[in-house]
Amino acid sequence: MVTGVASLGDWLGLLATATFASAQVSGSAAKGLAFGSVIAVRLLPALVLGPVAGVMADRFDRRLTMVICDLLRFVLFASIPVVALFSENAGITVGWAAIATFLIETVTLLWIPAKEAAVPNLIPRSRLETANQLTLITTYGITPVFAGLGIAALDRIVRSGNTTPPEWAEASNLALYFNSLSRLAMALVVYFGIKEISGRAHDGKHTGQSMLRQFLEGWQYVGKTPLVRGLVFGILGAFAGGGVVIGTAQFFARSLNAGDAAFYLLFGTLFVGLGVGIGLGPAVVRDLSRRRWFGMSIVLAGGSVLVLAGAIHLTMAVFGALLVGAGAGMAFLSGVTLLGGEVGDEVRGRVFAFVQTAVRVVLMLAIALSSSLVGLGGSRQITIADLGISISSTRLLLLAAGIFGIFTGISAFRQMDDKPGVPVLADLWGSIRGRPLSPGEGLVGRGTFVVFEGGEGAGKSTQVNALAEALRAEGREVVVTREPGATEVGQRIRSLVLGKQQTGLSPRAEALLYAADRADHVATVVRPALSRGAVVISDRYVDSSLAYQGAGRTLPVDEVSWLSTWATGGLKPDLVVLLDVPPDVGLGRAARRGAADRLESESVAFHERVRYAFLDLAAAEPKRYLVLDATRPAEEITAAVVERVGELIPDEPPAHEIAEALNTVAEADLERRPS
Ligand SMILES: Nc1ncnc2c1ncn2[C@@H]1O[C@H](COP(=O)(O)OP(=O)(O)O)[C@@H](O)[C@H]1O
Ligand SMILES: Cc1cn([C@H]2C[C@H](O)[C@@H](COP(=O)(O)OP(=O)(O)O)O2)c(=O)[nH]c1=O
Repeated sequence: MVTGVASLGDWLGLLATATFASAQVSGSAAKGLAFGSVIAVRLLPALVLGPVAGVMADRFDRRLTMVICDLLRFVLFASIPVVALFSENAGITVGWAAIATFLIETVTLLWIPAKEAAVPNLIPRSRLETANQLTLITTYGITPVFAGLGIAALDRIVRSGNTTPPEWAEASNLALYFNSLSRLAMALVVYFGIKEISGRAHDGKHTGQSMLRQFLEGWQYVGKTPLVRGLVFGILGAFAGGGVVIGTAQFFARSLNAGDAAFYLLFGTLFVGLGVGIGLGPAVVRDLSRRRWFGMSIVLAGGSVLVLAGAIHLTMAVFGALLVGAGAGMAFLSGVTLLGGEVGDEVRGRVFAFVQTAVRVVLMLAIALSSSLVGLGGSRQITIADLGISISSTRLLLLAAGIFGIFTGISAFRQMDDKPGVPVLADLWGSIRGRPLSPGEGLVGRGTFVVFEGGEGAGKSTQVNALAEALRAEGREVVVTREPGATEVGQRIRSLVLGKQQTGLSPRAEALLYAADRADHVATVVRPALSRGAVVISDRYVDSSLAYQGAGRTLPVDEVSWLSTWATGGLKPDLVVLLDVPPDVGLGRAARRGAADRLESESVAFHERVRYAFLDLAAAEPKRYLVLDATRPAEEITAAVVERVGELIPDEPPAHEIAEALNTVAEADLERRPS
């Protein structure tokens, strides 16, 4: 929350200082130059200090670094409007704004790596994408929107009276005061609230190394690791494109014959898009390879800049800006997450410092250059002979940026593609629809599929047989089956995975063998029976793989799940009966039955993990599960199962009952009809 407020302050500050400067001069070229040069000044320190900052963050107490930096920024931000208030000379005002901006940027550069290095240590790895989503949304998605709205609102309030506002209450001044105070708040919270950041600053490893040495090490790492290189290249490309869009937005709005309001609208939309991309992107593309997603997002952003370049009215431009934002947001999220996951702890601090610095340099350079360029050529129009189409330099610049973006995206994609040979669009489409990539096979007929799951000796075989007996007594067709080993191939697989003589089978090979057994089982036994309308009762199914291979062998559960979905063509049971039993009870029962197989002889901890994995699966989808305490007497369990299955199976009334029912309906219909 505090970072959110503080970054809102940052964006207000950037917008305000730049607008402030361009308001001090008149003329399109001069305005462009002023806007551009303030922003350019902000980036100079990055070139000088950036390399040092990452290394410093590894050496000094991170909490104190952050606090001191924020206190400095508190003073500096406030100084800009205060100086303006007391000086009569516009030159001094603009000059101090530039100097203060320079100093603020310097301090920020020291602050960022300290923060970036501290945060991952407070967050578990597996939540990294989600954590990045949250940080990025507050930093780049929501707060700039509030910043834009904030400036507009402040402006409105200040101008609402008929009198001209006092100088200190100008909108951009108020924004700077706000910014200053948000920094003070940040300093206080970090100092008093997050003490644990301090402790992680030193691991004593680098103290003997020179700073230059440490810096070069980080730089070499980026250059030598293809994935990291591709990522950095792509992120920088995306930001260059974004920078051009921001830098030209003011002039672009004018070329649409729309005023300053349109500028803020476009600017706001861009950031809304950023938020949308970061917030919803992962949910849309689901399991798509993050490496591919990264490249595709950049291409999307680049393509959308082309839409902007060709926009003939504001609606089209707003749409383009939204897509530019979404593409850039998704690229940023996937890029940062990939970096976090692929870069080792050792170098992570410096790599992040490198990326942050480079991003700032590229972004601001693009903004500064494009706004100056467009400012110079802004009023010029190139008219293509006889066609009556006029092209402003803004649009040409956008066109170039778009093409550059697409190029960057494609080349990043090529460099880091982890699925060469898989068609891109089919892959994307398959991921959006949800895996498997091959269409799920439809079911004909309306049989009922009941699965029993549970640990060893839970009583699954006992209950499977009892249920089958009860249903057969009602005259239903029942197929009793099991995994592994229901088919001929399955039998051979079963002896491979469960045979005691089979030692050292790797977890992935084991998972694949169970999946192969399942694929054969579903295709040759389960589906045919279901399409006949039979009740199929299976002793174990997909959940066993999730529990034993996933939780037990600690393979990634979503990957095991995907494997099973692929093997079964997406066939899910109508009901899963989970017989829950403490491992010692179940294993005790199984031991009485005879020699233990490969899995039964696993440790108790293994079986504990399996048990809780089953319970978690059931808790996630309570409607599909019936969880029963398997230490209860077998008859009680059977009764509960039979009752639940009874509710599930469609009553299949004999043919003569159907005929009677139809007659009744027909008669009722006749009676109601007026004669
Ligand atoms: N509810 C129960 N209470 C006590 N013993 C049971 C119960 N259900 C089954 N058993 C016994 O436990 C042993 C293992 O049962 P079984 O149905 O083969 O389990 P699973 O197929 O889950 O390994 C068998 O000897 C069986 O008679
Ligand atoms: C179906 C399946 C079973 N298994 C394991 C669980 C069991 O230990 C074993 C199958 O045993 P099972 O046939 O259920 O024997 P029991 O009657 O002893 O319960 O295979 C997996 O690890 N993954 C799977 O996908």
